[in-house]
Amino acid sequence: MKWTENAWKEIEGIYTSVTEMPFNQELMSGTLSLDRFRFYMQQDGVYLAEFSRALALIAARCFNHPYTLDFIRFAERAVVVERSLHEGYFRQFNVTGDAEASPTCHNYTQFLLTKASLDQVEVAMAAVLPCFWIYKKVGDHIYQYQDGKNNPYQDWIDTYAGEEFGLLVEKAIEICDDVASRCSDLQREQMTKAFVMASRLEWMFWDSAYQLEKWPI
Ligand SMILES: Cc1ncc(C[n+]2csc(CCO)c2C)c(N)n1
Repeated sequence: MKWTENAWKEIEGIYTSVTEMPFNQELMSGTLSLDRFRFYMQQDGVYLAEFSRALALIAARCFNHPYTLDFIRFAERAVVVERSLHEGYFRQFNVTGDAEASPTCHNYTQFLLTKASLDQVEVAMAAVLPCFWIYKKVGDHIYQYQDGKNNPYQDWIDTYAGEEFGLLVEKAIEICDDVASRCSDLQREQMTKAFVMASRLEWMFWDSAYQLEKWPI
């Protein structure tokens, strides 16, 4: 069995819970409050700045030149394409930049940067995979079940349900399977652990936006 098939089984419950959480249900129906979406967008801006650095670090640490180029493309997309989605919404909903990271956003980005800089590169690749894969699945899920009428969040949905993003996700999955096939059982276990932790943090990221999470002190 491929590593990614096994890894997905481990997070099946988390993924189902992600699709059922109020943030995504309301995003799908278009009823999500602007406050919550604004909070999400602002935190996602902070997230993307750090996430692209993690991807660039992985690119630099790859042993294989095609993979270096793939991760450079992923990092570029995180900055350029996602930024344009953000900028559109920032203008439309009067979101201002320069937010301070929320506790969950801080937790997630620091986890990814630590994995990308200190762990074996294969483990770092597994840690960033949920960001691609869960977003694709959630995008497709919402696209399939929404009624598609006047949803203010349609651009967000179309970005992640789109074909271009799908190809990127397939590539990220393929790379993880290839590197995992040359790892020891112990290394594969570490990859799975990182994949599961990042998936929990994805869940928490949406939840923290719904709760408009604040630092307790
Ligand atoms: C918390 C959070 N997780 C994942 C994504 C989705 N995403 C952001 S950059 C990128 C890869 C681009 O190469 C993907 C899939 C997001 N926006 N916010």
